[in-house]
Order: sequence, then C-alpha cells, then structure tokens
Amino acid sequence: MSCDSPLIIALDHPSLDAALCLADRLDPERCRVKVGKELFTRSGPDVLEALHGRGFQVFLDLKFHDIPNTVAAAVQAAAEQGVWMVNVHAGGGRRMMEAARERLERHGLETRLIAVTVLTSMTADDLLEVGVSAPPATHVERLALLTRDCGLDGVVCSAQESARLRELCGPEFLKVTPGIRPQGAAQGDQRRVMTPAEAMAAGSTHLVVGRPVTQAEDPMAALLDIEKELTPPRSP
Ligand SMILES: O=c1ccn([C@@H]2O[C@H](COP(=O)(O)O)[C@@H](O)[C@H]2O)c(=O)[nH]1
Repeated sequence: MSCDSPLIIALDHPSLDAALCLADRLDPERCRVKVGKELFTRSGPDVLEALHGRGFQVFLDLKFHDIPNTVAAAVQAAAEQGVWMVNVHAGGGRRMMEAARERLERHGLETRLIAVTVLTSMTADDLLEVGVSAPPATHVERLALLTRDCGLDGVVCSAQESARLRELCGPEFLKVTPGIRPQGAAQGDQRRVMTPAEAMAAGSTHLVVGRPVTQAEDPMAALLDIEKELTPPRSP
C-alpha cells in the first residue's frame, strides 16, 4: 500500500505482540512504520512479514555500520524482505555507502537507502568527545554531501538541519528527521528537536515519531493531534 503522509511511527516496543497491538490501530494509508534495533532483535524478520501483511511500508532502522562487504550484504538482505527503506551510518564512509547502493542496483532492488548523519541525541559536546570539533550542523552538511555523492536517496538528520540540506542537496533528497517533539512533549534523550509543524516548514520530507505517540496515555489521540498540526487550515 502506498502512503502520502510524511509520518513514520517508530514501533520501539519490546515484543512483536506489543508492536502489532499499536500497528493494528494505525492506518497504513496515513503513516509508515519504523522497526528499530530493539524490536528487530527480539522478533526478527517475523515483524516485517506481519507489518507487510497489514499493508504497511516499513523503514528498517538498523543503521548498518561495518566494512563495505558486510554492509552491502545486510542492505541486500533487508531489501529482499521487501522493506521500503533501510539505512546505514554515513560515518562508514564512501566505499561502504557506494557498496550498499551498488548492491541494491545490481539486484534491481528498489528499497530506499539513506544514511544517518549525526544522531539527533548528540550535541556539539558529544561530537567533541568523539573527536569531531565541527558543530553538529556543519558535520551533518559534510556527511549529507558525501551521502548524496555516493548516490543514496537521502539522510537521517535533525529537522534543525533540514532547511540547509534542502538548499545544499535539493528538495528531492530525503531528509528523514527523528527528534520530533510536539509542543510540551518530553524531550527525553533527544537534543536537536523540533515540533512537527516546524520540521515540515523547514523542509523535512519525513518525520519519525516514537515516544510522543507510543508512550502517550492515548496513542491514537496523540497521533491525531500531530496530524492536525500538519494539516493546513482550509481557506473559507
Ligand atoms: O538520529 C537518529 C536516528 C534514529 N533515531 C530513531 O528514531 C526514533 C525516535 O524516537 P523518539 O521516541 O521519538 O525519540 C527512535 O527509534 C530512534 O532510534 C533517532 O531518534 N535519532
């Protein structure tokens, strides 16, 4: 099933049952879903089959980061399971990203391939501690340009960087942005955050939303509020 919405709901649940319990309340025409490390490690590919069976387009967010041959094989394995999108870490470098992209092309696999730039939980101080003295926005730009050069479809970045990346890499280059926090929502471990409306205005192409929906007392009401925030008011 195809979906026009920019929303990707992160199914960060500890079991297949818990993830499907939420998925069964979502409409695959109104959002995509994301399967990350916890859920995939616990449930394996079964979760992908279950979500595909319900008509969802799935972003498999395993952020592969390894030598080129290993990452290319992992990306191929993900794509062969029919996921809509898969990702690697841009920090794995040019040869790694090119190997992954070439592997998909060679096998005629149409899964979108994107690269994580700087995690949305990271600040300038965090980067400094791992040897990156550039501010997050500068490092994101550098990694996004490299990602585009390697022929990938886009990046994971924070919405705070979307406007600049739209200028640098063009509107078609995907800007998938976690760290989305509706007004008043708990920030948790995220650091570079924006509200849903701000993120769309800044040029994000997709918004990844986890806890503000999954941990809400009423997840469907929380999701509806976000959808309303994203729907432009109709002119009289
Ligand atoms: O830079 C990144 C890359 C991935 N994520 C993932 O997105 C969701 C965000 O969840 P929230 O609960 O809305 O914070 C989560 O699955 C992360 O693994 C990210 O946050 N930042």
